[in-house]
Amino acid sequence: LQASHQTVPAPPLPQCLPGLQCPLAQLSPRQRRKISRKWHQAASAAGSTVLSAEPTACLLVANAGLHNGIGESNLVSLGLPGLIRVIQPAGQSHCFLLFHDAASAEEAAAGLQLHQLADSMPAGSVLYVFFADPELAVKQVQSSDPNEVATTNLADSSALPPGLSLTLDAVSLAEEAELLALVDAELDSGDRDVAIADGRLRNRRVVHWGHEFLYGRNRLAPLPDRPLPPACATVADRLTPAWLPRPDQLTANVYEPGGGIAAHVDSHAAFGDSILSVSLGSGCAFRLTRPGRPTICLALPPRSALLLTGEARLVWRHEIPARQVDLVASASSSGGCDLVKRGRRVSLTFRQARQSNQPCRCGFGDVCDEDRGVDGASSLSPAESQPTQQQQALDPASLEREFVHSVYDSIADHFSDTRHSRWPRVAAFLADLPPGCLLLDIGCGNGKNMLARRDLLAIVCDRSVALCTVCASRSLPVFQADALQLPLRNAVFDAAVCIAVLHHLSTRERRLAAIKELARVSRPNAPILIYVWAMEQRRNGKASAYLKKPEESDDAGQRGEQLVRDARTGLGVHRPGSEFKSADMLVPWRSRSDERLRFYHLFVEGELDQLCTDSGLFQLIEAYYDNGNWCVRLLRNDAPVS
Ligand SMILES: O=C(O)CCC(=O)C(=O)O
Ligand SMILES: [Fe+2]
Repeated sequence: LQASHQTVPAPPLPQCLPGLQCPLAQLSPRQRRKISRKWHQAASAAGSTVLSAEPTACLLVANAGLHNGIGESNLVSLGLPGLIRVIQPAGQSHCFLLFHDAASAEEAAAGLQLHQLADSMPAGSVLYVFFADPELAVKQVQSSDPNEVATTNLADSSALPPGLSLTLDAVSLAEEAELLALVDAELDSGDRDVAIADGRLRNRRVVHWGHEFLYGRNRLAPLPDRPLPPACATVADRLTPAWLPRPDQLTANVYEPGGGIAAHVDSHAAFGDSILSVSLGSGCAFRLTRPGRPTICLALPPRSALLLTGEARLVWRHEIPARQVDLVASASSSGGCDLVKRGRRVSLTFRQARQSNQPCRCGFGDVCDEDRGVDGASSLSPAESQPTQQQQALDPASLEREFVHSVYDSIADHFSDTRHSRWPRVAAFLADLPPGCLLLDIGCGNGKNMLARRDLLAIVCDRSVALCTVCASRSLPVFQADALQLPLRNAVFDAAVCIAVLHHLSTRERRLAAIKELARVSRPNAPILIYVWAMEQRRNGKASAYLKKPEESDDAGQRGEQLVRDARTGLGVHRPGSEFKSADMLVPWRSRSDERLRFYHLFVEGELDQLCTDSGLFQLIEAYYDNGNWCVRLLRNDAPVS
């Protein structure tokens, strides 16, 4: 198997660990077991060669990653002498601390090993510290996405969109309080329906003055009785003294914590060439994107004012990622970042209504809606139509990275705890395989399917490193791999299963590519079993187990409401336990403390069989419905994979 380089063997645990006053052998067996488990987890998450048995100037600190909510300032506040850099790989539960020399690292470790960061860590959780290779640690952060770290430092203006500027402390605390009270009074006022609940966007409400912006139609409707409130006009006069015409349209966007706005360019047809957005209450990360240019991620602190003119306004898309916590570059010099929890944010966006005798002539054809007409209303209901003001921001690979891979990596332990029982017909398929058969499980999750038949030569893989770690802890031969690119030779396996995987791929091409990849590594005549989630969760009058799950209590607010859309992707967010209404959805995974959205493509009857048949690589033995899933049993034929 060529996969051997991808397996997850951990380096041997060294006999002495940094910061431990006693040799490892003198710790209690429980402590030794815990340290050993952490060592293996860290080795598999960071790469098995990162850990070092010898002292180095670099520490890997487990349980102190961004994923655990530990920011740079939590670590810097400990006053670690000799610390030069903090490296926090995205979404991981470890970080690296780089020191001047190994002695400083060892000294710092004495304070960190098995200690609890007061207030920042849950009870019972402690830090585990290991030496790491500094060069490999630095490479880790380089391969993660630095754009996700928001910054107010616009010093490197060469990468910034022309026409963008950010003013900090643009309004005083007293003004902020006055403006917030003004917006809240509007939201509370019962006399006029100014607070428009925008059905497409989660946790975002809007109030308009001067002109109402009709979302989905890209049209302004004058509000002659609602000029800009004097307190707002005063702020606008101060911050936009040179605007001509004067800002005559104001939208207050009210975001509950975690809310955002999908990537879009403000309508050229409706609005003039300058936009001013003042942040009140809480800050947020603000992304600017343009194809072929590096993404810019700004931190908009409360009371700051963002001005977008020229290219920054006309061509670059802007977006507020919908999430609870932003990564914000720390003010210190050690290169790390902090986690900043979002609160309720109100933005005041000042714009100019475009005069009909001065149409936009920007010439940026792909983003300008001037010639498309301002009233190009779609016949779809708002929940079904893609808002014209917003455009899809995520390509399929990024969608899967954010809404599948990173979710499984962070929910792995909870997910694994809820996955025990083997589905009877999967178990029956496995029971039929002859002993000694070389079997591949693609997307094995916690490996539950492979535990029953230890007489098979079962090899399991998953895209999620964290789930691979669970399998490794169950002594399953596991490697981390992407179903679209298996690091395996052609025609190796006697049998294969792929359970609940293909529905996480976001285009038909990618689902077909995964099926071809499965065929490529299977030998002719290999039996294959595939399960995917079905759109139809009810069959012959019987509801699936998923539909029968008890309703989650916090859903009450959504009941009877139109489909809720995720602002970032434009995809519908599924109400757990309800029927599926569209093929591509985000489905919440809920734990006591968190909600994560996973992308699903729900298959309709016949779709999976068709996909397999279209590949030309299998003989279809049986297609069936099993408790909310569509399933196929196949035999690999001997056609080569193109
Ligand atoms: O909330 C913000 O700062 C941005 C709002 C926005 O982009 C819009 O209303 O078009
Ligand atoms: Fe906007």
